[in-house]
Amino acid sequence: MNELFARDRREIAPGAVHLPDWLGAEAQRHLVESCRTWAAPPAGLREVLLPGGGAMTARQFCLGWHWYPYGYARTAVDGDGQPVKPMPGELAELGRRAAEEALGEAPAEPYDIALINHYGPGAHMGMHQDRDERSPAPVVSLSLGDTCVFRFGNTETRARPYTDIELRSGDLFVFGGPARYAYHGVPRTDPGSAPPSLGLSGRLNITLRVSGYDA
Ligand SMILES: O=C(O)CCC(=O)C(=O)O
Ligand SMILES: [Fe+2]
Repeated sequence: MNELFARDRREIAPGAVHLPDWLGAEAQRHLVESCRTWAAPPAGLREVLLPGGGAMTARQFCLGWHWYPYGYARTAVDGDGQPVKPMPGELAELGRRAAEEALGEAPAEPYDIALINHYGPGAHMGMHQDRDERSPAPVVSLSLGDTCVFRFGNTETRARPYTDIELRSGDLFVFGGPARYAYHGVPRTDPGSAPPSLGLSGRLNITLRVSGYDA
């Protein structure tokens, strides 16, 4: 890669690790292709309406369990009402391997949720905690396409202290342990910065989670 400085593995906070370039070009292309299939109806890509009346600027779909503000269901209760597609075995395995490589240990329960967000130009995500899962297993985050600024904060407030890092296509970020319930968000993306060979416009983020719910 044409880099002046190598991007090294970095612990952002205890339990929160950034592994740059974790997915190779071929693995990224394969995931983008798969996402195109998974994003189709039923229970496909949708606009997420928030209880306050607004809408999320990133569009989203889910696999395994359907997330809505604020809980999980087996059907797209805030979409077309159809059953959510099953969690693909390859994503469950990717989550397990990511947690193991980032934190040295994979959770006992399988990764059974994938939440996939697409960020077009101007899309962002406000500071929030991922806390609708019953399991405290680490959250695994994979980035594809446009580069973004990812803001990783603290467990107490949406405000400082936080650390801004750049997540690029292929990067892995895992947060578990003492960082599992830290506030985080995406203040901005850099439209047009995706690797041209990926054939993706915008940014895709895949988070893999353990529900802790009975099948
Ligand atoms: O897009 C990202 O990098 C973060 C997504 C996120 O925080 C979420 O889906 O809960
Ligand atoms: Fe999140």
